[in-house]
Amino acid sequence: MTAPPRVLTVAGSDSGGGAGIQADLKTMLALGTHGMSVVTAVTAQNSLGVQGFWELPAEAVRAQYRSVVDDIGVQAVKTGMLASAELVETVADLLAGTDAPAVVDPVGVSKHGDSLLAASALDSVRTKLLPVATVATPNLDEVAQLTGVEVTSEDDLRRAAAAVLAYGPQWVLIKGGHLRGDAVDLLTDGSEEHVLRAPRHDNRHTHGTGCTLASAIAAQLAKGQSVPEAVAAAKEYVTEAIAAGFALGDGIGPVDHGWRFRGA
Ligand SMILES: Nc1ncnc2c1ncn2[C@@H]1O[C@H](COP(=O)(O)OP(=O)(O)OP(=O)(O)O)[C@@H](O)[C@H]1O
Ligand SMILES: Cc1ncc(CO)c(N)n1
Repeated sequence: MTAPPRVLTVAGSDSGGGAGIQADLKTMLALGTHGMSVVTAVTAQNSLGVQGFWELPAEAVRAQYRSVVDDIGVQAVKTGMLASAELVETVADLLAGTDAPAVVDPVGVSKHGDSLLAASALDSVRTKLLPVATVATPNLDEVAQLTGVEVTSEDDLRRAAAAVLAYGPQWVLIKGGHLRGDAVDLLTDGSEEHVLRAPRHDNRHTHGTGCTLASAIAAQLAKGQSVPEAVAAAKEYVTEAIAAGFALGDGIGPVDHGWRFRGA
């Protein structure tokens, strides 16, 4: 039996199973890859919000990463919640020494508005993490936090992309999920531009959309696709996962990572 492509997520645990490490591993399985994880923080989280989180020591993050990369090897890496400046810098150093594409989701705030990144870490994201990204995938709040550019309509997406690219990622995917109308994202490397448009699903159960999209991109890159191909396939996957999102608990339920496995 040949081994499937190997993908690593470096992210926080979501006890509720909809976002973070849990979303990443489910997505990686659904897209036919072998998912592996480096846990950076543990959140107590559910459909109502984030009740608390505890960050792991940098040494524990480094040790998990080395265990995976030095023996098993990775064909793509995805990063999510990194919590602090120290972890952002630790992970940026590890990525710089790894010969695999890196999808950086610069997670700042959860869907409920709970902060998952210290304000003191923003500068490290700008100057250390973004420069080693193959693709950075900020949402509109993260774009505003990192660059000061406020996106209020589709017309602003290009300006936002240029501001993020100035920090050095090869590609940026600006996620317009928080706008009204179609769910429109803009992918660019500064010369090519791809607009990804999907119908907006009127479903409040959207917990984990960003994590799912970024890990789907990483899975597709591990399978050998180009960045534009990987992003297009990932957008299709997340759009269907959102359409199939379901209620759990009393708040915002998760997207359905397993939509492809459900019977008709
Ligand atoms: N209601 C929706 N219908 C269809 N697509 C959506 C909807 N909401 C978001 N998307 C798409 O989902 C993807 C993730 O975008 P979003 O802006 O929600 O990420 P995020 O805010 O980082 O998510 P998270 O809540 O996990 O932090 C994008 O491709 C976006 O266009
Ligand atoms: C652990 C974790 N990572 C990322 C997100 C995205 O909002 C979340 N809610 N929780």
